Amino acid sequence: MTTYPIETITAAAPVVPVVIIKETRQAVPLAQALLRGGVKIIEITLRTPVALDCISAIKKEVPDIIIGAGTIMNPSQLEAALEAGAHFGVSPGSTATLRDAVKANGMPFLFGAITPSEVMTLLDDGFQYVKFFPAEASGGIKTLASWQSPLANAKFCPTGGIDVIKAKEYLNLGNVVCVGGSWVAPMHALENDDWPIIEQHAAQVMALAEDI
Ligand SMILES: O=C(O)C(=O)C[C@H](O)[C@H](O)COP(=O)(O)O
Repeated sequence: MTTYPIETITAAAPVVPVVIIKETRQAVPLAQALLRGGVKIIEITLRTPVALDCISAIKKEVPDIIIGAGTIMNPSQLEAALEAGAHFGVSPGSTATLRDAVKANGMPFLFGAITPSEVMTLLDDGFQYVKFFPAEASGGIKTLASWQSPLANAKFCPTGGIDVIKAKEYLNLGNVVCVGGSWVAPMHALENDDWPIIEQHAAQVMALAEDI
C-alpha cells in the first residue's frame, strides 16, 4: 500500500475537500472530478453507512488521489478506515484512546483542537499537524494568528465555516498548511451529480496556491 507522510498529505492541495457521500456510485466520479480540477486529495467523512465502501471504491479506481477518512471517533473506526484503504485519518477532536491507537498503527492523522491546552497535548504526543475545528466558530484567523509565536511548533489545517475567500486569508498565515472545507463538493452538487461544478471548484482551489 502506498503511504504518505503527513507533510505530503497537507501539501497535496491548498484545500482538503471534506465530503459526505450518500451513494457509493458517486464516489469514483467525484474523485475523478476533483482530480480533473487538479485537487489530489479527498476526505470522506464516516457519517454515512456507505462511507467505507466509497473509500474502497476510490482506492481501487482512482489510485492518483490521496484518501482520508474523516469523523473518526474511536479505534474501531480507525481500524475500519485503514482496512478500507484510507491513507490518512481526521477527527473533529481527540481522545487519549484514539491517540494511542493512532500511535500504535502509525496512520497519518489530523486531530482536532481549539484551545492551546489541546494543541499542547497533541504536540506532547508527537502530533505537530493539527486540525483547527470548528475554525470560524472558534475565533478563526485571529486565534491562529495569536498562536503563531507561543505555539510555534504546531501547523494547522483550519476547517469549519471556511469558503474560498476565507481560505485564501487563512492560507496566508505562516502556521497554516492547508484548510478543509465542504464547499468544494457541496451537498447540492452531489445531490445532482454535478461533476462539472465540483471540477470548477477544484480548479479554484488550485488557483489559490498561485497567490500564496
Ligand atoms: O468530522 C470531521 O472529521 C470533519 O472533518 C468535520 C468537517 O471538517 C466539517 O464538517 C467541515 O466543515 P464545513 O466546511 O463548515 O462544512
